[in-house]
Amino acid sequence: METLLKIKNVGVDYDLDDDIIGAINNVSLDIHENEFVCILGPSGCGKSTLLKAIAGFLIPNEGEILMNGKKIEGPDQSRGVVFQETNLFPWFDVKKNVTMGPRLAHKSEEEINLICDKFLEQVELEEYKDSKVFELSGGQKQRVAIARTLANNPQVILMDEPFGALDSFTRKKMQTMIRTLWEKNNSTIFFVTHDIDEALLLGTKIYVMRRGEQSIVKDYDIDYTNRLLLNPKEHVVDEKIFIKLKEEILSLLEE
Ligand SMILES: Nc1ncnc2c1ncn2[C@@H]1O[C@H](COP(=O)(O)OP(=O)(O)OP(=O)(O)O)[C@@H](O)[C@H]1O
Repeated sequence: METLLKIKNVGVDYDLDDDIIGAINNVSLDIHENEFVCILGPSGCGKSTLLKAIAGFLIPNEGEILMNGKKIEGPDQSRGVVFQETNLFPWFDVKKNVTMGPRLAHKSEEEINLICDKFLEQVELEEYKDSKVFELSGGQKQRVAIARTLANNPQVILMDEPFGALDSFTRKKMQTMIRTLWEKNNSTIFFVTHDIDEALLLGTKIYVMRRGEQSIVKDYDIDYTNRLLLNPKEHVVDEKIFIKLKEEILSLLEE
């Protein structure tokens, strides 16, 4: 697999008036095309900070992040971001929200319609095209936000606890949906979560993060993802490998 992102010895400090907070330390990892990378760790260990550095919202104090061999020096369209808060325009309809990027890129009306239909179909919201965003449920809004990001055709999708505010039933549905979208579009996804089950169900690669001199403490390659794709109802959570990994990660995080 081609290396898309190279994170080399990255450290980020926040400079407060009377203190300096070391948010992440010594992070080195490669993200390859078509990987579903989950960053898993407790609150405050620096997951969002790492995502913001990859997005280009902040520049690391130490080390560097390269995308396609080029240093990231600010945000750009090749990295799409989905947050827990959807940041949609509530008074605009779904279509207008989803097609904001293609419009700014001066695509033709025909292309815009094709993009809109394709991604609304993928997130199963075709019939809500003309609905105002404020009329939608939390899960539907998050699906609009995902369609909006996909519509910009990013090379990598950065997701920061995107399902954190959803009830467990909706969350399950969204997890199945994002796994299917990832496969269908050959996407590369960088997904931040503090939920072990979520990471173990979604990731093809999991990095475990903790506060300390070395932010990433362990990484795992996960090989049952393809089985899940074939049968989303399969009860991987009951399998020995799932339980073993979960116990191992829990004890790592409790150390
Ligand atoms: N803008 C900021 N200014 C100062 N300190 C910050 C800022 N953003 C984050 N921090 C601090 O950096 C550390 C890492 O925060 P970060 O939000 O990256 O962690 P996280 O693992 O994503 O947490 P959570 O899961 O709760 O979102 C924390 O101690 C946090 O208080």
